[in-house]
Amino acid sequence: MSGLVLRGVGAGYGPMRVLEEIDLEVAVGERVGLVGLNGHGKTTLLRAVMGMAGWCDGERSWRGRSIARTAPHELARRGLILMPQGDAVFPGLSVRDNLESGAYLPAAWRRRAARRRRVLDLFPKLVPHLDQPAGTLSGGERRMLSVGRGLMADGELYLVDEPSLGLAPGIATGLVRALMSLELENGAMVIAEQNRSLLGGVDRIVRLHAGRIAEELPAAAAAVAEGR
Ligand SMILES: Nc1ncnc2c1ncn2[C@@H]1O[C@H](COP(=O)(O)OP(=O)(O)OP(=O)(O)O)[C@@H](O)[C@H]1O
Repeated sequence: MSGLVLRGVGAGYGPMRVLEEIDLEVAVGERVGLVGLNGHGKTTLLRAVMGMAGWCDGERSWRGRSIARTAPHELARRGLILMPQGDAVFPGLSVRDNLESGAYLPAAWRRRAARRRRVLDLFPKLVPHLDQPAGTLSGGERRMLSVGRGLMADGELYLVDEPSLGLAPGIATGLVRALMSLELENGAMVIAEQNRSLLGGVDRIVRLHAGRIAEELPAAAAAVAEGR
């Protein structure tokens, strides 16, 4: 089944064009790694899928329905989840409440206990901290919480932006491994990551260069091409 389809997508901010003529398909069930140097447009591409770049044009669809003119909050309702760079957590709320805030749609809210168990299976380090304010967590734990909060939504398409950024290598590896082990069911995942060696679990790697897709590589390229 067709999943995410981008055809001739361009995007930018004000007068600046960042992405040009992006053609990309991500099938249902597929996990795609998005690599490229700083500033070459990875974040902008994830935002463009959600209609959250400054502007974007071209055709975008998810599971056969156009999403080009759909508001970001409506896309979130349809299960398109953007997990932004950094730590999207509420520091004054407990870890438990942060997780629950991710289950903001009625269906996810009804199943929040089961969803929380699933997230805590992926990130068991959060369990002892459930009643603690998120602001007291370490950097690695905050990132786990931020990603875990994204997973509390009833997601189908997960757009994950540089989950390893700023984390110690061992922690980053564990976090990305958890994302790779997530059951996608009817969904898909695009994971932007500068550190290609972390992307061993993806199905395919797409490299962005200067706002264009420079090459598509099999996942095996992850292990050998670090730092390119
Ligand atoms: N909100 C914004 N307003 C104006 N320019 C922006 C904005 N966000 C990004 N840019 C610019 O767009 C270009 C692409 O940035 P983008 O964040 O998409 O790259 P990236 O590959 O994700 O890099 P990084 O890993 O640093 O986030 C850069 O030149 C950046 O300065």
